[in-house]
Amino acid sequence: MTQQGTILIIDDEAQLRKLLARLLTLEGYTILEAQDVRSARKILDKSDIHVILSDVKLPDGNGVELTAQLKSSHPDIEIIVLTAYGNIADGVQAIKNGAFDYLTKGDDNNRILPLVSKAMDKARLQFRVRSLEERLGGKHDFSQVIGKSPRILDAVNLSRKVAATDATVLLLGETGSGKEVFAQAIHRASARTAQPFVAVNCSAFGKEILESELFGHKAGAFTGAVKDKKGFLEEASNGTIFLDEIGEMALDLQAKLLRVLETREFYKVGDSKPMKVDIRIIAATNRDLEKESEKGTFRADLFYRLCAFQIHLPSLNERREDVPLLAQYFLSQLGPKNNKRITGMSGAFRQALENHHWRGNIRELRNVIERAVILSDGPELGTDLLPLEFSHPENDGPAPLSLADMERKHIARVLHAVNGNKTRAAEMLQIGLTTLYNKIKEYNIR
Ligand SMILES: Nc1ncnc2c1ncn2[C@@H]1O[C@H](COP(=O)(O)OP(=O)(O)OP(=O)(O)O)[C@@H](O)[C@H]1O
Repeated sequence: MTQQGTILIIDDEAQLRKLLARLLTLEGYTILEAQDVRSARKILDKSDIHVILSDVKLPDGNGVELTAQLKSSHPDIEIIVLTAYGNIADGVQAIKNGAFDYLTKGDDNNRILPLVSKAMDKARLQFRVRSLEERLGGKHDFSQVIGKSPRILDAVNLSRKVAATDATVLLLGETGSGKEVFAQAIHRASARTAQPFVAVNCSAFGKEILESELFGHKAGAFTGAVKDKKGFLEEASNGTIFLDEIGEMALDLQAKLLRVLETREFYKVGDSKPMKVDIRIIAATNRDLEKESEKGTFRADLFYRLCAFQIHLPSLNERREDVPLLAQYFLSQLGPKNNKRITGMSGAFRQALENHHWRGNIRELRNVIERAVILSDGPELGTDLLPLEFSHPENDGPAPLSLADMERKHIARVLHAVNGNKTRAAEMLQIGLTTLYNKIKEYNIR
């Protein structure tokens, strides 16, 4: 298989096959040829094919029917059907049967090449996703970190290196930039892979609750503590604990966490004996902990412990070249998940994604694609399926807005006004910090 992928051309007209083969070979694809369904099946048994170009009328079958059969036996292969001039009905039926699209014999190269390239992108992503799912049972590892930009590749390289050690890691990046994906990938690439990975969002709990969730408690430690309870640290024993939003942790809890980092020991709430735990710690934040430790809002000693190995995850705005790749990746996942047969995105849709300022990073992109997939009626995603702010970038879109839109925009403005300080934003909004975090997640606000 070459870098570009492998295409099988099924046509009984040798001359047409040769013509297409020559054209596509020049583009760097590997071409295999079959003159009928029987020989095509033989090739499919032996080779990894990404895209098939198939004639409708074949000596021993029909390309439109073959499409339906192949989409159930080889769902990751994308099929383009070659219809006779003027026979749109065949093309339409082929798409209904799961074809990526159809070409009319006689179409020029300007139509053939972009279409084949789109089908190839889609098929290759599907192959990649499938092989990962098979290998990992759906879990994250580095091959599931989509992106080719130098910045993301740097982050992956660093993470791979540190994964082999037991070092504490601090992941830095904006919300939705993939900190949890990286934490999981580091765990999976480490010697602890068969042991638990426990993720804790430190902002999701009030201070007392976080302490007992993290360290566990003894029966009778406080009202309602009827039984001994294991904490997340104990649950993650021999594995990895991922402490997300560590900047939100209260100062006295930070002191207790520092003790874990230094001695691998902690006290359950209400216990006088320390517990030992063998654990790897990965922490993450979207805040500037160095600044906060200078101001005294984050413990400097804990910061120095954590920052020994920092990995900065680029925001999506810093790696715009990855936007189309990620969009295509989500489309190939979310189309089937939502029972939609969507073959691609219009050029304008793609452009709008590339121009957008992504405050919620990859999470926002994923949600934009999912929304578009759910709303779409046709085979291609167009700009009409994009949310309002795409046409009104500065959040000043005219009415009508739903109540949810208003809430989202208001929260985003307040956050902007306080430079992203969530504690202050929650105060201004007069809501709890946890509620604010839930809303930020729900609305993809950064
Ligand atoms: N490189 C990537 N390739 C593919 N999907 C990704 C990648 N990075 C993140 N995602 C997806 O984006 C979403 C957000 O990722 P994740 O939860 O890891 O971000 P985060 O930085 O931990 O966010 P938060 O700070 O809000 O906790 C998830 O759906 C995740 O699967």
